Amino acid sequence: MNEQTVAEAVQLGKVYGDGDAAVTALAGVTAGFRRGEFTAIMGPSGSGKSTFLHCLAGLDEPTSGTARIAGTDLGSLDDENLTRVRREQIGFVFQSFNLLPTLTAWENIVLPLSLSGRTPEKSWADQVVAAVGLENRLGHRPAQLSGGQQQRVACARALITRPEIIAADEPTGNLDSRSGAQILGLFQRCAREWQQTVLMVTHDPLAAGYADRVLFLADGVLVDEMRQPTADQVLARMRRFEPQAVR
Ligand SMILES: Nc1ncnc2c1ncn2[C@@H]1O[C@H](COP(=O)(O)OP(=O)(O)OP(=O)(O)O)[C@@H](O)[C@H]1O
Repeated sequence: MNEQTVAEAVQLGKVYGDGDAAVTALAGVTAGFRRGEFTAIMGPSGSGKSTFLHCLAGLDEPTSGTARIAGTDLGSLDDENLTRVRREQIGFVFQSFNLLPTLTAWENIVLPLSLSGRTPEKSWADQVVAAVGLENRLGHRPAQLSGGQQQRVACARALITRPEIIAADEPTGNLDSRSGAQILGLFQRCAREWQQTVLMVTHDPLAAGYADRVLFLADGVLVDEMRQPTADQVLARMRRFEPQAVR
């Protein structure tokens, strides 16, 4: 692993279930992710994208191979240390926002810190809130916010601990294109300005066009990679996988 590699998968494999019911979701994926790099993970439905992200980021346990975060083999950690790596080194963003409905936007944002008894560092918290454009919404509860605003709260919550890695699973899947573009622009800023490593699962070639690099999975294996992608190039590549599904 070179010193710029922040996350690394080596022959990462995952089989769900056993016997006749066994499903091979990942069949040995090897890939490294550098500091400050924004990578989109694409592929047809069921190709293993979410499984890959979840195994690499310690949300799911691989059945073979190795996931390393900042040089640490996640398989060598007990539950407590794995939780610490997830909480301190990775910021998660999901398609469904996952905000706590009884807390205000601000309380949701600082929750990862409150859970470990810490208080936000003011200058960083101010930067994060400004970056997501929520200065005037901090006292609102999720039900009082639009979907795009809720996802920006979720992004701020992911950023508040200043993690080295942002792991996002279909972050724009429930958003209109304008709200989606705000999230994708924020991820570019995370990578370029704050040197975070952004890993994003997406179905959307337009979203992948914001990334520095795209990995293509099919049937649980890495089948292609593209650097400095454009949405059109990604779309053309996806059409080769699923000509009917991508228009
Ligand atoms: N908990 C589970 N139990 C059994 N099989 C699972 C489980 N999670 C995923 N799978 C299977 O593993 C394969 C890969 O799933 P995964 O969700 O990683 O794919 P994906 O590329 O993210 O799909 P999508 O784009 O539809 O979200 C699929 O065949 C899926 O049905």
